[in-house]
Amino acid sequence: MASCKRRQQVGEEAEAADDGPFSRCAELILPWLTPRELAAVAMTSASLRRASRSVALRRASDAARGLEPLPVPFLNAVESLPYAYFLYTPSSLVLSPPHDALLRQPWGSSRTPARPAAFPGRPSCEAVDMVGGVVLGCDCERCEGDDCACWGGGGGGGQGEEAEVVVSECGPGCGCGPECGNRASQRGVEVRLKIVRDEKKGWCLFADQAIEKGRFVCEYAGEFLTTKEARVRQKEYDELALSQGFSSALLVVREHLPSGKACLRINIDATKVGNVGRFINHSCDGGNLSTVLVRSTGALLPRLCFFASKDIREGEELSFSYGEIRLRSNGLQCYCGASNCFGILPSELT
Ligand SMILES: C[S@@+](CC[C@H](N)C(=O)[O-])C[C@H]1O[C@@H](n2cnc3c(N)ncnc32)[C@H](O)[C@@H]1O
Repeated sequence: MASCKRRQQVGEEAEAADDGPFSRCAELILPWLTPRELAAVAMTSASLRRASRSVALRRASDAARGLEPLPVPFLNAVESLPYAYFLYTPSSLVLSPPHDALLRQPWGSSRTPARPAAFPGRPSCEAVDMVGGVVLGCDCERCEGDDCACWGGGGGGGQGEEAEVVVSECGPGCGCGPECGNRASQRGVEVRLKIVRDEKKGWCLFADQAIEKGRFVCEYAGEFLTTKEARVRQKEYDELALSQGFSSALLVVREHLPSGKACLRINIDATKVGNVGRFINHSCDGGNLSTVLVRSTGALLPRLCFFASKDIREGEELSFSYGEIRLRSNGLQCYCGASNCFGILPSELT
């Protein structure tokens, strides 16, 4: 008995001695692994089990992995799943061709990530910015004071009673800088949010502070898809939803002409690559967020942004309407809890 204990002690001491270079290597590699790979590695030794658990805890502490001004933690009191796995992008991007297997991003490293400054530069925007062509930007060198033409120029949707559907903001084609007041949606997630697990709806995005009506909450970021690709993926996701309860996040947005006829269809898939917006659930009563298409000067594609459509209390779930309910025999059940709940989630017939 005593010798058995001693052997165990010696083993633990040897592992501890190994912890220097060994744990430094683990620290470099583990954040790049998927949850499945992490679990497999954790089976191999006590040290790696400890290291893997630390990575998982750090992942659960910030879904945005340091790419937003504030961390967005996961909270799960209903089951043991600590976090949802996806690649994070603060703004939508075009990934072509999409080589899923090659896409990796470190997440859960012990090194404190360099949080973006108040204006984080939004690196992924560059992927969709149009260089050249006609640029209708402001000519301001600095946007300060009331004289500046950019101030109050339509940024920040949801102001007033009539929610705007499309707004313009200054962008890469403008002469102004980050301090411009007409870039309300370009500073990342500046309100405290948390992602909470619900038995029926899966992950849900909650306000972790009061948010006043009209304030920018977050973008709906993901991969811009062609309609052809969106149709293929939607079919695949629908099948997975039925067979495995898979939760997808492919949103189709239409930008309408004043005549009401659709003029531009935008497909954003946040299922594999997305941001915190991918955790916002549907509510049949329209929820507390309005969706606004923000066009930034010099950018080819608009961004889909969420603004508070009413005053939101701390601890309230954030939601919006996914769109028109279209009856489908295999439509997913809706658990929004609104008094006018239709019972079935709206789905895009692509
Ligand atoms: C954009 S994701 C929202 C986040 C999602 N709950 C998750 O766990 O990742 C859309 C998916 O969430 C679920 N969902 C959204 N709103 C729901 C609702 N009102 N009732 C039930 N499920 C909902 C559906 O599975 C839907 O396909």
